Amino acid sequence: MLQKLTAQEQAEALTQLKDWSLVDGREAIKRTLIFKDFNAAFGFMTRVALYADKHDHHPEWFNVYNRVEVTLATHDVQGLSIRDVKLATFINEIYHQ
Ligand SMILES: C[C@H](O)[C@H](O)[C@H]1CNC2=NC(N)=NC(=O)C2=N1
Repeated sequence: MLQKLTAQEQAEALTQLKDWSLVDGREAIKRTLIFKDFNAAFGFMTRVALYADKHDHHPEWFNVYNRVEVTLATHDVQGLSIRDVKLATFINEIYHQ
């Protein structure tokens, strides 16, 4: 059963997630990523999309040209879960690759 992270777990997770921050007024985390051009941004989004489809956990995101703004939350628990931490970790790992 997917569990909602406690406030303590959220704080601990954020210390491990470089460049991610809590969304004001919402149990969600966000990060903005900048790429050299749209091609690189969309290639990144494609990799994240394949991960999301495989893990059944999808980002909320916005893209304009070389910028991708990502927000993560687990709708099924109305908050943050381990799936958000894992997806944010994946995103940090592939960014700059
Ligand atoms: C039916 C499907 O498994 C669920 O709707 C999944 C899909 N992707 C999801 N993505 C996110 N971010 N949160 C969810 O709760 C979620 N639930």
